[in-house]
Amino acid sequence: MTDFTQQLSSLSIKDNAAPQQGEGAAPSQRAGGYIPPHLRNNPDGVFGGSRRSAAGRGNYGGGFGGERRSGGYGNGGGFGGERRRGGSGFGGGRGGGFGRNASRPGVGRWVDGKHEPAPRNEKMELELFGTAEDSSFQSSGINFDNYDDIPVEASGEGVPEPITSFTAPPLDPLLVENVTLSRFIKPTPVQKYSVPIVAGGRDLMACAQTGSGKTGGFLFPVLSESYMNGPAEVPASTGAFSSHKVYPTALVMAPTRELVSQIFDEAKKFSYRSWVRPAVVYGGADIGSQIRNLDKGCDLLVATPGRLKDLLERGRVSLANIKYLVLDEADRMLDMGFEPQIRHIVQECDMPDVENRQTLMFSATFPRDIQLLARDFLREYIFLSVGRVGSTSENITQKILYVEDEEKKSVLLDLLSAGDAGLTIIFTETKRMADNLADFLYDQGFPATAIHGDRSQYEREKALAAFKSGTAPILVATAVAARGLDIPNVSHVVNYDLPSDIDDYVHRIGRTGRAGNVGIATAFFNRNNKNIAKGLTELLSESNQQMPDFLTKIAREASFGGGSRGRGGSSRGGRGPSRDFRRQGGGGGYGGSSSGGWGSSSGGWGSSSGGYGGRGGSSYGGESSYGNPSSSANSWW
Ligand SMILES: Nc1ncnc2c1ncn2[C@@H]1O[C@H](COP(=O)(O)OP(=O)(O)OP(=O)(O)O)[C@@H](O)[C@H]1O
Repeated sequence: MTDFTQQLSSLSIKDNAAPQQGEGAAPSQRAGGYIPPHLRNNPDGVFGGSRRSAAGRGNYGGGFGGERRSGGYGNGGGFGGERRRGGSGFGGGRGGGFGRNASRPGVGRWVDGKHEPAPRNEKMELELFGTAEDSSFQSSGINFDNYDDIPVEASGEGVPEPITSFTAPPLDPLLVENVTLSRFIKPTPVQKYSVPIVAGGRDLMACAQTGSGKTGGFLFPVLSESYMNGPAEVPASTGAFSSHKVYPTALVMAPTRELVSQIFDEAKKFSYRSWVRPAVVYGGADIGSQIRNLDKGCDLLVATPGRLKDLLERGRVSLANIKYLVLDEADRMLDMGFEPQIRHIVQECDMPDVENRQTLMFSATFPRDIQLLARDFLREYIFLSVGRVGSTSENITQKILYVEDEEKKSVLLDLLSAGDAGLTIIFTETKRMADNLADFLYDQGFPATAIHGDRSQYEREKALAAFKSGTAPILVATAVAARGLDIPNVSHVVNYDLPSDIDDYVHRIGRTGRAGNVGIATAFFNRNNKNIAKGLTELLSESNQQMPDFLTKIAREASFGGGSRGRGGSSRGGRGPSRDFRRQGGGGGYGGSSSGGWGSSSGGWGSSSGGYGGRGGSSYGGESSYGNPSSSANSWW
């Protein structure tokens, strides 16, 4: 990694002088005179083997052919296999449903008000938890202990003391066993706080750096509490006739199918041997097989909003029993594209109201306007920020290079040639560019594949599988891969095109440097990106990164009216000293002290959607094929 950083700094890229308006890059890079190092001794000018058509890209090297075509990642209802219909009831209401699982490996029961975990199963444990030597399972890195030094701020009334270790009590013993099987030694900061907050019946808005264990932050307390308290009874009016309807206790919503699949996989680990059966639904996949899997049992449902809405309309899912509602990537979930769908699911279906459920929101970024909107879904919540809101981990070394658009390909080849053995994700702004660049890299002999919203589910699965396995160690992606994806061994993220929103940048680079591992993030910056310059300078300085002179200069120009800041700077209140907006005097006159009561957040805000012109009243449209909102705002995914 150090070598690579050194090689990067020796590249002849103009990263320390501020080019003037209209000035190009260094002379050596102009007018096609530039020859990337990996081609310099290559008389053919082509690196690697023969050129192949773009069609070959999707199946590079043949190494990842033959994937199962159906079911999605880890889809298939996990290991819950029993039908749960016909007079089922738990704890007296549905007890039969769980009793039937006695013989299923890894599936426990809730009987007569008691949890009966299933016996251990060696084969399943190997499948779910792998071995310490298996690099396809993320292991914590050398800087994991540094998480303890990150300042944590918890605001709201009656914040409980954090836990310091994974012990039972306060956690359920089965959850602790599963955490131990995952080789987690101690909780990350967000986990330390979320466990007692959820156990105390409180709502939570949690903001913690990418890769710092937010998934466990909601799964651990929700599962642990569920193991101790069991499921709720099915409402009497529907119980007897609901043979094809599932009544999950917990609902987790996330914006993309890759992310819900990943959360589902994690849920399978931590619910191993318990009565809780996780299930996953997302758009773009056969709804029939998802319904059949739901019929096998669903106590914790992980879903993209569009597909969930569809299933609610078909009467296949009832939210009447929801005790826990989790919005992962909550700022994205309440952002322009998703908010109408979320509002419909949470407020207009049969989910218990905010007083009668617990709502948990997690993200690495929480713009102020989204915090305001989120109040409609939360009750006297605790706001938790691990580090500064929207900050990046110091485990990620950020490098900003000044690169004109026409030089980007050459510089990228240099970077890739100098790279280490890890996996690289390259972000582009458009789907077309993602395809174009993957083709280009492939032709240059770099095994690349692409993922974006126009690729079919099958293609996306294969691309991701090829990337994870290292068959295609370069993934060219749009923002669809920016959030939440947890892929071990990603050592380099390249922002070939910078996003216009600094929060998107934070999520993108967060695909590396996870769980205390280190990583590198390189961004190609030029004057077209000046709207993000100020946000970038703030971010670099607060995470102790090198600050290129050109960036400071362009940020200063942009601040003095040089260009639109759009969502890139701190104009939307997402950055700057933003923490819990309630502590900044924001919202309804209870600013100042964190202990000031703010009463119920519901009501009082009127139509919070009013500020987002165009969203209110928009039709929900059909199911988006990609688990994305149907809003055209995100069609570039
Ligand atoms: N207590 C722990 N000990 C060791 N590793 C952990 C612990 N908690 C989580 N991890 C691992 O850290 C990695 C990152 O966790 P996770 O995906 O939950 O991060 P995140 O905060 O949700 O990131 P993002 O903001 O990108 O969604 C995962 O591989 C997870 O298995």
